[in-house]
Amino acid sequence: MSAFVVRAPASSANLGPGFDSLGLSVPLYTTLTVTPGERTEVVPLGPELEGTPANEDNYVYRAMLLVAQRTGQPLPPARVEIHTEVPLARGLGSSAAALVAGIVAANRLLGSPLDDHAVLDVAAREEGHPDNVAPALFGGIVVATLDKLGTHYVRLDPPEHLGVTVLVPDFELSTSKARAVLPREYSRADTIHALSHAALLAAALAQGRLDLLQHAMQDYIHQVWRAPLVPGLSDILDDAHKHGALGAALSGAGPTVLCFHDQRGTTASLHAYLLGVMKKNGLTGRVLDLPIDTQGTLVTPAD
Ligand SMILES: Nc1ncnc2c1ncn2[C@@H]1O[C@H](COP(=O)(O)OP(=O)(O)O)[C@@H](O)[C@H]1O
Ligand SMILES: N[C@@H](CCOP(=O)(O)O)C(=O)O
Repeated sequence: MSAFVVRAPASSANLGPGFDSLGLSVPLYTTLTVTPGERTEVVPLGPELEGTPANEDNYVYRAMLLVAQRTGQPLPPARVEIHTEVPLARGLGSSAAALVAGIVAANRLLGSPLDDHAVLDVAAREEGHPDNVAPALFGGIVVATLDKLGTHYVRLDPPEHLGVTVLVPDFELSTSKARAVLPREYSRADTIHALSHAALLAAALAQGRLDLLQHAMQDYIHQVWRAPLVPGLSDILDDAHKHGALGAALSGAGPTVLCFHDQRGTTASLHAYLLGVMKKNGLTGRVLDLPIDTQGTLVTPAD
C-alpha cells in the first residue's frame, strides 16, 4: 500500500443549548501522513504538539488501535507523522480531530472494513459524545445522538452566508475539567428550556433562519456553570449581538467563544468588541473569521 494523508478538521460543539449533540466543523486541520513500513513510528511535528508522546501512547495511535479492537485485525506497522493547526484544549475539538484522523487512517491501513457510520460510532463511543467527532468526520453542521442503540445523525449543509468568528484565548482548559463543573442533575424547567432551544436551533440552521439564532442559542445547561472558568464569557453571551453577531456560544467546553456572523457584512466591530472584552479581563488571544468546513475528513495520496 502507498503512503496516504488523512486530514480532519477542527469543530465547535454545543452551539449553546445543543450540549453533546450539535456541532459544526471549521477549516483548521489535523493532518496525518501515513507510510506503511516495517515498524510503527509515531512522529508529532510542529509547535502545537510539543510534549505529546512520540510513541504508542500518543492519542492518535491509541485511536488507531480502536479499529484493530473493533475489527479483530492487527494494525499493520506504519510511520505516522502528525501535524495540527488546531490549538489544543481550547474548545475547538483537537482531540476529536486527532481521534477521527487516527480511526480513518487505521481503517484505511486495514482495507476499509468499517463504513462511515461505523467509524463515527467508534469515535463517538471513545469521545463519549458525538458533537465534535460527527462534524470532524462529515463536515458541515451535524445533529447527533449517542445511546445504547448506537450513534444517529443528520448532517446539514451550512446556511448560505453563515460565517463563524472565534475568539481563541491564550490559555488551555481541558474538556475533562470543564465537564467536572457541571451539575449531575437538572430541573424540569432547565431541561425543557434546553430541549426547546436545541430543537429550535437545529430547525433554524436547517432552514437558514439566521434571524432565530440569537434566541435559539440561549442555554442554561452548561455555559452558566463554565462561565467562571472563562473570563468575559457572560458579557459576550449577553452583548455580542449588539456588535453584529447573529448569536454567540461557548465553543465546546471552552475557552474559545464562537459567534455567528453574516458573511455579507463586516466583522470589524465584532472583532474590536471581542478583543476589548479580552483586554478588559487581562487576557490575550486571537480573533479569527472562518467559513464552515463542508468537506469533513479527507484521505488523499501522499505526494
Ligand atoms: N494531534 C494530536 N496528537 C496527540 N494528542 C492530541 C492531538 N490533539 C489533541 N490531543 C490530545 O487531546 C488533548 C486536548 O483535548 P481536550 O481537552 O478534549 O480539548 P479539545 O479537544 O477541546 O482541544 C490534548 O491535551 C492532547 O492530549
Ligand atoms: N459537548 C462537549 C464538547 C467538548 O468539546 P471540546 O472541543 O472542548 O473538546 C462539552 O461541552 O463538554
